[in-house]
Amino acid sequence: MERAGDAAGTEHAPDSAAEPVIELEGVAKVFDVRHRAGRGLRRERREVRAVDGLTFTVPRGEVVGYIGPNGAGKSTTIKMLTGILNPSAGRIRICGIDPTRERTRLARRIGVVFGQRTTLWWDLPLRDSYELVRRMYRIGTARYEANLARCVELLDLSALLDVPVRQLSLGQRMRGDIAAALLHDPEVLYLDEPTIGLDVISKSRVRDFLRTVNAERSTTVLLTTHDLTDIETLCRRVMVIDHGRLMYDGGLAGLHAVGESERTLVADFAHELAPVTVEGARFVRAEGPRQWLAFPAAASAAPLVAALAARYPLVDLSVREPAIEDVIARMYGQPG
Ligand SMILES: Nc1ncnc2c1ncn2[C@@H]1O[C@H](COP(=O)(O)OP(=O)(O)OP(=O)(O)O)[C@@H](O)[C@H]1O
Repeated sequence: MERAGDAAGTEHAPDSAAEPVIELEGVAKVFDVRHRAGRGLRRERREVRAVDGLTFTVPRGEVVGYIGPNGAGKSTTIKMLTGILNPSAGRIRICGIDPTRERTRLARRIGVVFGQRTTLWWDLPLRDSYELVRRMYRIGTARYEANLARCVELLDLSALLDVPVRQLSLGQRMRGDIAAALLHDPEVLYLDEPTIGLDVISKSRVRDFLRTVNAERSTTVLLTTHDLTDIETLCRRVMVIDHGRLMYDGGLAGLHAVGESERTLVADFAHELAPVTVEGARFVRAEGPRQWLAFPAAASAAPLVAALAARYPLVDLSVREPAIEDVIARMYGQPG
């Protein structure tokens, strides 16, 4: 396995004493795809190696970002970790359980949220969907009520419980889905793009909730996302996968360092100014009183902000994260 992280020195030090909850050894998934060859009726077989020899472990309580370009093999990995797909080769254990052989037993220990699809019943109010989840998992009444109350409180669901799922906005539905995945107290949570398409407020509510759940219950989380802020706010460790292989396993700062990626400071001044100069950042462009400055993503924005505020009539500012695609492209030495 190539470990781009080794080049920069990974900042993530796996806690070898912690019990591994997710274990993969040499896992591969090959799809047999048939497609029409030429103009005739002849069909050719082609192999797609969606996952190609993955080996890693995740200890209990860790929140790991699992990122990569489109078609990298992220969803295929998650499907194998839930037992929906069987690996073509290798060994998987989740909480010591083989997902292929004991999918039903595993279902009690894991929760899954696919951002693009809902697991809720479209025509039923949220409350009734949760009741069905309770029966499916045979959750005891006291535990169910306590978990539901906690989710309702933290995800602000009380006004939504009697609304049919099809009438919920995307952000409301996502909060509803996340609660449904947690009612049975899973030890492991797989989240596939949980913030996709959500507005800023819904995203931050989902992130706060996941942080709280992880802190309170030591839930192990594997998070697939295209939003770097999800990783930044939730994950100490990030794995990059491409063409089904693990390309990086380490901290986000290490990933930024490998790719020399940059964040952008967007500064609004009281009036139009000549390009400002501040140590540690480079001027990118200006538009009226607004200027864009780039600085290394692994560096802190605080000293730059302090220097700008001391020297210029600063009115407002925000920091923009690089796109995950850009960070990964730079990691491979391509321009972002
Ligand atoms: N059922 C299938 N049959 C054939 N090929 C498949 C199947 N599922 C996935 N693939 C292929 O496997 C590769 C990995 O797909 P996968 O959906 O795991 O990627 P991903 O990293 O989740 O991408 P995205 O970010 O776009 O969701 C792709 O080339 C995809 O076309």
